[in-house]
Amino acid sequence: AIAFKREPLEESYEIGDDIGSGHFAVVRRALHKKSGEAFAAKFIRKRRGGGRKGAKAEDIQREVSILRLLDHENVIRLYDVYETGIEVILILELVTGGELFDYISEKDHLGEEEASAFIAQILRGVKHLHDHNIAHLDLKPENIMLRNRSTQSIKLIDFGLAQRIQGKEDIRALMGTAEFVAPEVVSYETLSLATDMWSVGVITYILLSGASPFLGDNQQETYHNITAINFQFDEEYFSNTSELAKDFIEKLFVKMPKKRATVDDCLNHPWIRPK
Ligand SMILES: Cc1ccc2c(c1)c1c3c(c(C)cc1n2CCCN)C(=O)NC3=O
Repeated sequence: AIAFKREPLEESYEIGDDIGSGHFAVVRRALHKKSGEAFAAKFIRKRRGGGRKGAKAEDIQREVSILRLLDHENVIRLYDVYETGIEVILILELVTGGELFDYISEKDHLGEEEASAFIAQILRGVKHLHDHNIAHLDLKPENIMLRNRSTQSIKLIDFGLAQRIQGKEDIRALMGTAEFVAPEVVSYETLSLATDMWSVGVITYILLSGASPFLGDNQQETYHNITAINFQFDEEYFSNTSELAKDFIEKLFVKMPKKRATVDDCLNHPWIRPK
């Protein structure tokens, strides 16, 4: 196991206001006293005794070891890790541009140029993960943050569900968020790097239309739409979307994970290739 700093966090950082929360975690702004630099501090509650609240030590170790492995401009950086009796605190790179989710909501949907530029950034981040045999398994607009408002540079965050895909062990049933998960998640089959690629398809569809391709009136209906690959390019939203963009999405909404486009296929797709 990796040892985490036991000295009091408050000696080195001034903890600021809450900026968000995830499963068993709260994220707060943190100011490094010596350098004056701002960070994001993710406080993860440790599971105590036989309780159910809090994250298991092995899950926290996994998230830390995965983050320590990664080093890419489109992936959030981990700088330090502290530990107290009740929680583990990750000192992470702070991104101030907000969630891609909010950016889309404000604009309803994006033009193809802008959508393609965002997807290219997301693909470069995902390629870094996949080149290290890491699957994020929870890719969705809330976990894609803008570095800052001006550029379209993004950072993938929240590796709480990420897994090393080493082939032998069978990873199943890590439930991400219903409308973004691939058929193999819904039907409890082996997850892989291809599971992330399905989610990239969902994100692309949403960026271009503002609509969610498989979302039903309830979770059951959403799951059925996913396993039945029941989606269409509504003329209402896609009337002036290029065939190339639709082809890009169709190559990701493929049921068989092995037949789905890989991150390299996507980076070489004409809709993405540098114009
Ligand atoms: C300015 C701002 C606002 C909200 C933030 C963040 C930053 C943020 C950050 C991170 C995480 C895991 C969650 C975060 N959240 C929570 C919402 C993310 N879905 C992170 O790792 N760095 C951040 O800046």
